[in-house]
Amino acid sequence: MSVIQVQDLTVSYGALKALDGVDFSVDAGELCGLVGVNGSGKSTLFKSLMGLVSPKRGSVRLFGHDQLRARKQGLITYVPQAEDVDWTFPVSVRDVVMMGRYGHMGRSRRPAAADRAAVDDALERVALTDLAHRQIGQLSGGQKKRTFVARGIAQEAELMLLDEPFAGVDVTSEKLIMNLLTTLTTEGRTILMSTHDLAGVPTFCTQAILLHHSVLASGAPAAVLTESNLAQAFGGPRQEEK
Ligand SMILES: Nc1ncnc2c1ncn2[C@@H]1O[C@H](COP(=O)(O)OP(=O)(O)OP(=O)(O)O)[C@@H](O)[C@H]1O
Repeated sequence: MSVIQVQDLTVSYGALKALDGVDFSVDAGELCGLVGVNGSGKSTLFKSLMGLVSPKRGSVRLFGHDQLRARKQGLITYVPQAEDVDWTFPVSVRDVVMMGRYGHMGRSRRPAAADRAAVDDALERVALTDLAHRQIGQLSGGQKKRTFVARGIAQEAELMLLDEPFAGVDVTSEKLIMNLLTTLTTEGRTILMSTHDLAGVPTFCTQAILLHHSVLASGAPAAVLTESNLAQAFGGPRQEEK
């Protein structure tokens, strides 16, 4: 069974079709790179997978469930683009990572020893133990991303959706995040991440999806990121503008 199964997904903002008949699937344990020009619909796809935007047509199944059920079961975590987060919110790094444990707590939302241990472990894995008590607005771009990755680790999410995890990130954080994502997939988790780092995709990813409102190609990175596919995705005018 595929972890992500998307069929004929079509999303419009008014007259603009951001996604148009998107079809693809991602299997368990894949580290899948989502590639496409600015405005090709990558963020809209993530929001659709999370059920945050309503499709005009088509379906999304995550672990065979609809999005709401998959989210309620704590199977998915989403690391949004930095501009989609309110960084002035008065919460610490540790508070954000603890949010990943809410699904494991009772109604009281009072952390048990196991929750605190999971948070400690997640903070250590992203090397943020020393900054655990810092307010989230006072972090570098890379540290912010690492905080959200840690939330997903603490949650024990089986599927991680990362919208441009390397945007505005220093080299040290980029290396740390990339190695961590690779390790997480070897532990059986599935990752879909959008990236503008075309050169990195064949090195780190086991699957690539080339998006331009619809899926131009999906599969092994070397087969997807061919010169002619890239020219189609990045070179020409938008299909509806031709
Ligand atoms: N809330 C919205 N209302 C109207 N149009 C939107 C909205 N969000 C996105 N769009 C438009 O939908 C299209 C797809 O946008 P989206 O943000 O999904 O692309 P993207 O591939 O993530 O871009 P980037 O790489 O720049 O982040 C763009 O033309 C964008 O302007």
